[in-house]
Amino acid sequence: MTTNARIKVAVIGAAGRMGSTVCRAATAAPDLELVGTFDLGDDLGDLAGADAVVEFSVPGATLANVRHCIERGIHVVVGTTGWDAAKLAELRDALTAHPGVGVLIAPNFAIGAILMMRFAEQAARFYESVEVIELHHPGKVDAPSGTAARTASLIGAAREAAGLGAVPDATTLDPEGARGARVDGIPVHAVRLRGLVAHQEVLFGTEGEQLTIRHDSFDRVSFMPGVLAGIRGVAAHPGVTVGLEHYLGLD
Ligand SMILES: NC(=O)c1ccc[n+]([C@@H]2O[C@H](COP(=O)([O-])OP(=O)(O)OC[C@H]3O[C@@H](n4cnc5c(N)ncnc54)[C@H](O)[C@@H]3O)[C@@H](O)[C@H]2O)c1
Ligand SMILES: O=C(O)C1=N[C@H](C(=O)O)CCC1
Repeated sequence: MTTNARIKVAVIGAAGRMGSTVCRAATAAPDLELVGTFDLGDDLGDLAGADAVVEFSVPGATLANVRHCIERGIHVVVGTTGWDAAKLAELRDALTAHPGVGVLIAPNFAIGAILMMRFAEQAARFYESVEVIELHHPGKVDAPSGTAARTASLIGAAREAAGLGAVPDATTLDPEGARGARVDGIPVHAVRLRGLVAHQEVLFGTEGEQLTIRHDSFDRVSFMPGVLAGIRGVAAHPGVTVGLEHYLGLD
């Protein structure tokens, strides 16, 4: 009988809320071996012989950390937010010298959040009005959330493809910004509240009806099946993949 070798995993941001949860999940998974843990100030070196690295740090550090991995031919599963078009372009550029390396950028690893984004994209063309409300713990440093930005961008693209114009909004006086941010033309509102983990509502409205799509992560364990699926799948997906849905047959 042959036994498959375990996937060697290292975690960057290992002391954080997500990184520490990933370390516990990787240690408990029979097909994974946690070989290295790194946090702010640590020398990443050759990342302890890892086959794949999981990266949950801060938006300002993630690109440099990912580059460090791919320059050593190591696949990377990235949960850190803040990946705009310019950063993704830099990443794709860095990967041209390492075409066999896989990098997964996942704005949200929770299966329900991935489905919420997909359902919102599908609903978008049927509704004149839409707003995204994301709600998170007050320790979160970035707003809007990566999930909200991605949701708004998917909705914006679906509306454009359907020939819908701007969302209706008569506001002309809003000195304090009470109408929220706009991401690809979609209003996005961020709430920070003690006791929350990660939550989002997408509100759709048209004449005489409303559709609300809501997802709640009550615990960071909700992200772990997706992170483990990312670790198991990343070597088979060379190049940059944005969104875990592409590993789950939801293309
Ligand atoms: N994709 C998802 O499903 C998902 C889920 C939760 C959180 N997130 C994102 O993951 C990121 C981390 O969230 P968190 O709640 O764990 O934050 P956190 O603040 O608890 O943890 C971040 C960790 O990164 C460390 N760090 C900072 N700079 C670093 C550097 N240069 N190199 C290595 N480590 C460094 C910090 O010391 C800290 O331990 C955020 O961007 C958050 O939005 C994504
Ligand atoms: O807790 C966080 O921070 C989260 N960040 C991601 C985001 O910005 O969308 C995913 C949800 C949790």
